[in-house]
Amino acid sequence: MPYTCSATQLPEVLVLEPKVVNIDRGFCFESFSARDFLEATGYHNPFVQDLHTRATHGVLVGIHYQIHHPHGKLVRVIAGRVFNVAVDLRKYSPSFGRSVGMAISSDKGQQLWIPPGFGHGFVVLSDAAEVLIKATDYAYAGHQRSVRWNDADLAIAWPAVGTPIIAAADAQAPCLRDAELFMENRLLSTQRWKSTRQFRGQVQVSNRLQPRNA
Ligand SMILES: Cc1cn([C@H]2C[C@H](O)[C@@H](COP(=O)(O)OP(=O)(O)O[C@H]3O[C@@H](C)C(=O)[C@@H](O)[C@H]3O)O2)c(=O)[nH]c1=O
Repeated sequence: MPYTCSATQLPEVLVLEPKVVNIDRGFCFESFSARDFLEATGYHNPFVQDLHTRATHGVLVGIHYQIHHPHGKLVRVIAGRVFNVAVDLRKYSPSFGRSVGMAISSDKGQQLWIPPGFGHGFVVLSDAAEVLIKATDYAYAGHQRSVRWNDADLAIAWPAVGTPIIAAADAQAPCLRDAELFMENRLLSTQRWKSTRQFRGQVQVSNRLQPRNA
């Protein structure tokens, strides 16, 4: 069951919406399909780790990224409502420093695809929320980095949540201009995930990121 796929203002950051089937005992949907993900993004099942995180209202996390082991992340919310932000941290990118934010709720099954080279943050809008993240690399403590969530250069329009609850490491994170960022050669290893005709010949896509309905 293919996702509905739409690009955001940052065209590599995609919103994927699976078809939810309502049945008499509840609902059912394919929350991940390697075939449909390949068709939507051009990446052939790059994921190696799932992260399940729970947080209460006002918890603000990020902007997180991993230097040397850049993550792509497929983010979904399985309980509550969460405002997610993706920030382009590729120094060489035309959209470097630009961000896109989007509230996701558990009810529609929406997922946000944030490719490697972007940072990710979120704030919890509901009383509590649970977020599931499929990641394209493992977490390496020594490589984890954060850019300051309220950096004026990023000018992220966070929704109001009162006083946000922020980990000390995130509160003290460097601003974009002082942060260690992605240089082109550090992302080259991610090319290995790109696929042309690898999915048992069933799906053929271009080797460029290409939203289905772009
Ligand atoms: C990220 C991560 C954390 N942990 C553990 C380490 C620590 O004790 C605890 C909390 O870790 P953190 O403080 O990094 O959790 P958190 O501040 O929620 O960080 C997360 O932020 C969001 C935006 C992401 O995208 C995630 O990848 C991750 O960076 O969970 C793992 O075991 N595996 C993991 O992959």
